[in-house]
Amino acid sequence: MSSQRKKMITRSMYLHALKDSLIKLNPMTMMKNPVMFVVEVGTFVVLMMTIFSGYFGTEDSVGFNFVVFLVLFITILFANFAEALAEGRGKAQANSLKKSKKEIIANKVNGNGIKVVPSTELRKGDIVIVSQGEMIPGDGEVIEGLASVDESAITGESAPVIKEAGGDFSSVTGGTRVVSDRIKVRIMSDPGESFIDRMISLVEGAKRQQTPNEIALNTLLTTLTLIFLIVVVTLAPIAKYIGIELEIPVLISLLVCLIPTTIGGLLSAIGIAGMDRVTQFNVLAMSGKAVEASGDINTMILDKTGTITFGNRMASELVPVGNHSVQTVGEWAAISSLKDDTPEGRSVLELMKKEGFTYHAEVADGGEFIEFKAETRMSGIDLSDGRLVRKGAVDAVKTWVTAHGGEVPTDLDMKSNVIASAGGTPLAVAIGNEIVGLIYLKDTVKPGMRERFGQLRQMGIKTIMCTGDNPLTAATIAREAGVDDFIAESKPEDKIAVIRREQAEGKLVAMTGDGTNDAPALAQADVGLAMNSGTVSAKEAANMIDLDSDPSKIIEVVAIGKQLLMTRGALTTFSIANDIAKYFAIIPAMFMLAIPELHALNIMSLGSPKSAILSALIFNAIIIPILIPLAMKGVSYKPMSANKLLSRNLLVYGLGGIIAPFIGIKLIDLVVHLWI
Ligand SMILES: Nc1ncnc2c1ncn2[C@@H]1O[C@H](COP(=O)(O)OP(=O)(O)OP(=O)(O)O)[C@@H](O)[C@H]1O
Ligand SMILES: [K+]
Ligand SMILES: [Mg+2]
Repeated sequence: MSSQRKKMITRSMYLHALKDSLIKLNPMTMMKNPVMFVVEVGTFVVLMMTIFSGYFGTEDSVGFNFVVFLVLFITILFANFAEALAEGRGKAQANSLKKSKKEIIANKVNGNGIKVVPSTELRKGDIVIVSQGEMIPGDGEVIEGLASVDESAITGESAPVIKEAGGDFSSVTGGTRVVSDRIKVRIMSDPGESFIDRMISLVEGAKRQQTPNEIALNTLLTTLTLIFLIVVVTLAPIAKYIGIELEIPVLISLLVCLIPTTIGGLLSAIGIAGMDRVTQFNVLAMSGKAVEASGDINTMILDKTGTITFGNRMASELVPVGNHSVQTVGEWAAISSLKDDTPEGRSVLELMKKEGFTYHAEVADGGEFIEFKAETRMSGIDLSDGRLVRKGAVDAVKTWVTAHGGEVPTDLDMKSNVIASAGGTPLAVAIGNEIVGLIYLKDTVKPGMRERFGQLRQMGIKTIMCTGDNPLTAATIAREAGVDDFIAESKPEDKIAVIRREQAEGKLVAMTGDGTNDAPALAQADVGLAMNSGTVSAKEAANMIDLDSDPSKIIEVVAIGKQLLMTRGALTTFSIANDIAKYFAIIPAMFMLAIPELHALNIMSLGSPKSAILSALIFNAIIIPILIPLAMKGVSYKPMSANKLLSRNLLVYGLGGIIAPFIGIKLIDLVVHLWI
């Protein structure tokens, strides 16, 4: 975890927030928040009645009205301050990102030569060469070579990461630095659309839109506000009819106390802070909707290699089948891997070197290389003499050999099962229509997986491992890691099919992935978390990117999402419960103001009707800043069932919301009454 991102709120953030809360007073801005807009209109009316008291005939209450105006005005400022403070951290982070986004000099491949150009001139498709010590001039994919890259500018993590051509670790980000070796990079983004650009606009909240949940809640709050507006407006003529004269500032005070100002003032801060918590966790969420969706996830799809296992599947042994020799397996395993740029392919050649195996690389001269594809699950070469060499998933190679008129060696299944039941991946090697042996690809389950999946189960989330690997390997790894279910031999379209199937049952699905073959599924999932180390297409398809490339982090993202939804629910409950309680404080006071004989109504034995009204109004205002820390930090969350959570929250925030105003208003009244 980066320390850079964990910065707390600084003093300058408070000052900025203070300034922003004044700027946000602009009625055009306020209108987006109907509850607080009503308060602003009310504040303006009271101000007018204070200044032009002669015109309104309110000379007698100028002092009281002025105080009402002040409290109302401060209420709006508090709400604006909450939002501005929540936005502050993102803004500060955006500024530091902007600073790191300097002009970079690029070595662009131009025909046979190299042309030095500024990074701003690079376009999608350009090829650049980046050597040790140089900054990578734009987002792209390594197409040649291997280098270690310092990505601290974006991840805050100083340990360099390896980037290499082919496979799932090929994407690089503009603004990061090559610390060793040299790579050829194909640029994948046009100026202004880079990852850092996207990051800036994200943390700045420039693209922040209300989520469907927020819109629904806002509609509810607006409806409540309208209802209370009608109630209060009709109250005046009714009261007048029975001979009670209610002053407009008193009616406005009543209205502001009744409408849900607490949640209205904190709603957007809760949303922004939720997204911010995800960012502090080094996960970039493309939308607030994605964060909320993660709070409601029912099913989680994970791939095996690199997510549940470490993913550096290395060839570790050659196993001959039939009457073939290890030498023959090595020969064809090597030749089929000469141009296989995947980590698996390269590891075959490394094994040859390590074990001192020799092979005839010249056999491959003039041949046509067949790249590894997730669809075929094979790679290899068509030799110039017409012979075909393949290596790949055992079942895929079996089918291929049979289709070419060959037979499957009798000891193949037994030997591949031995590898698979140890959790390894067997690759079959074939020349012509004959299978000569197996390559044993070793991989290990990451530590702590079992506990993490256990936590998910407690949250009520089902985990499904989807892998292109064979059923036996899949079963072994699934058992070791403790996932609920697994699907083996899955092609990219199978991953989508699983997601769609779950979604059709009304479930929300999360998926983590890093490969190009994961991209369609990442796009289909409700929450798609791509690894920053992954391919560009995976990152583009996903709605979240983990800068630390730790797929198991989806668990924390889910917790943050749940916390966001819970915080919003808790504060809404609290706000509405509060308003009900305030009703009992202010209504008796209003009538006592008009008919002093009604002092029996003074159940809270408040000092005077006016001090009662003011105390309720003051309580209504200060509850907003009191709750800002909770809105920003979120209510505490422990994995437990949804029902248990709901009843606990109703008790704490519902009951608490009813009791708090009685105590708060009484205490404030003790002070206010001294002056009034
Ligand atoms: N370079 C390669 N050449 C030939 N076959 C390969 C190569 N790499 C992988 N395979 C085979 O193809 C299968 C699918 O590989 P792939 O990396 O697409 O799996 P996946 O769908 O990403 O699943 P996971 O990452 O969970 O294992 C592997 O299980 C392996 O049998
Ligand atoms: K209120
Ligand atoms: Mg994979």
